[in-house]
Amino acid sequence: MEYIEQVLKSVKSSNPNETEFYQAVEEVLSSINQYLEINDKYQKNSIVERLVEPERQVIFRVPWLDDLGNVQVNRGFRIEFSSSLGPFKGGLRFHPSVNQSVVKFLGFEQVLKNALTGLPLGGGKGGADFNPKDKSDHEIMRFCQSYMTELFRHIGANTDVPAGDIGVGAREIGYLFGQYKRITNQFSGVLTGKPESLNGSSLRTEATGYGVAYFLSAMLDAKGDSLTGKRCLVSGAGNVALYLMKKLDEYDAVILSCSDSKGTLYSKNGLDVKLVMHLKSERGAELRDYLNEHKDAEFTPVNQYPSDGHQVWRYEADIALPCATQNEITKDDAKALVENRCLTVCEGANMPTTPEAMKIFKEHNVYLGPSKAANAGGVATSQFEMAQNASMQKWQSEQVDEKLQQVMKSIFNTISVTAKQYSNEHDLVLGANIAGFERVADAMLKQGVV
Ligand SMILES: NC(=O)C1=CN([C@@H]2O[C@H](COP(=O)(O)OP(=O)(O)OC[C@H]3O[C@@H](n4cnc5c(N)ncnc54)[C@H](O)[C@@H]3O)[C@@H](O)[C@H]2O)C=CC1
Ligand SMILES: O=C(O)CCC(=O)C(=O)O
Repeated sequence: MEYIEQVLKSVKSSNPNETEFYQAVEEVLSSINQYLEINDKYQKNSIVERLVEPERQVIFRVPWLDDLGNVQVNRGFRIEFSSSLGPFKGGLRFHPSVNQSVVKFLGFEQVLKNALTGLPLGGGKGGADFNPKDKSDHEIMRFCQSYMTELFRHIGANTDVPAGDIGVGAREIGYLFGQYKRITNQFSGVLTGKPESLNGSSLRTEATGYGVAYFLSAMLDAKGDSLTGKRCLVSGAGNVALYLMKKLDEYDAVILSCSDSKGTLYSKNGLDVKLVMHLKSERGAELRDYLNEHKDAEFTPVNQYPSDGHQVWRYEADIALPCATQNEITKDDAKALVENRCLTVCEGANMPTTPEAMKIFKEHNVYLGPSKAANAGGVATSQFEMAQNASMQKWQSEQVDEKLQQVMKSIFNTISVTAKQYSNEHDLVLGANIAGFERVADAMLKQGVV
């Protein structure tokens, strides 16, 4: 352990106050520690020390004009973490909470996630502390244009290929793409998650949520079980949560909840997923409006959440699916889930479980599908978009869906085989960390000291 402790100490001192980044690194390094002891070539070549240091970090000013003609200024980021396996690849997040630590944790996780897909993808992440909520369409467009006016010089179809994340969907990607094309005179695959009319892939919008459902289905299948009739708690009501709910509904699971920054919607009889999707797609509509049509449901506003945690995790269920944001499952949430015998968790959001909650899950042998494996369907489908763009082809949605299912099954198989080899096949967290690390580390070794 001494070696890993030294590396962690150095990560902490060279990245002061970056708590999320440190959390992500600590979680991975503690779980691959024994593996590193058996395979000393990684230590001899300082692979871990290199892996935790991004290849390049760009931080830039994003000035833009609001609708009243006032100049606004935000901070933009693009952290190009690792290109060992392919071009840097990962989403952009527009949210007021975005800072260097958040982007770095997301970038670090992305490197290992992309490695697990088995596809030729490096890892990176970016974003801005811009709040898209309450902004007009024109303000969003002007912000995206200003953001790309700096970002364009750092990205390219074979260099770095951003996509969406929280607050960035097809609309924003469309504006970013338009500005990139205008500056560079190139209609290329420099971004993924593009609207289909701009050469986006079919099913990229649905892919992350569908992928989580396919992964969860593989997890249950391995235990001789299935999703039919399973009571599921979902958090979030954005891109990942909505398409996950849609697919779970097709699998005949019962979706008890979803949530957003205003509160939690719950129905003990199961939510009408079509209505939730409809409300979320309508401008101005809120989750609370669901109660107008279904009196048996309840809505708990955010300020009535328990002090350490979220209402969404306090209901009885079989499976918990966090799909909102990082560290949304606290220690008290984990205790409540375990007390309610909710012993399967599958992570749609990136790093949604706090270290304290993770410890409780481990102690109670909770079957946990880690985000870097379970939510990899989005980035895998982004790679399918890159392949379609590079070959000037358009794949049918059935073909994309089949490939997505294959990749999710293959990720599950890879990490459960790895988990079995180094611990037990139930420990998917360990399996994902070792399998992801091994693929990146071996590619790094072959490239010399770079
Ligand atoms: N969009 C994608 O393809 C992928 C997204 N993810 C992850 O999934 C999670 C959700 O992302 P998307 O659905 O794309 O974003 P989104 O912007 O479409 O939806 C985010 C949802 O989470 C809620 N939320 C966000 N921050 C919150 C906070 N601090 N407290 C409470 N609720 C909050 C929002 O109200 C919204 O319902 C994030 O962790 C993201 O990194 C992971 C893989 C791919
Ligand atoms: O599609 C992509 O390139 C990135 C998706 C993403 O940001 C993620 O997997 O967290």
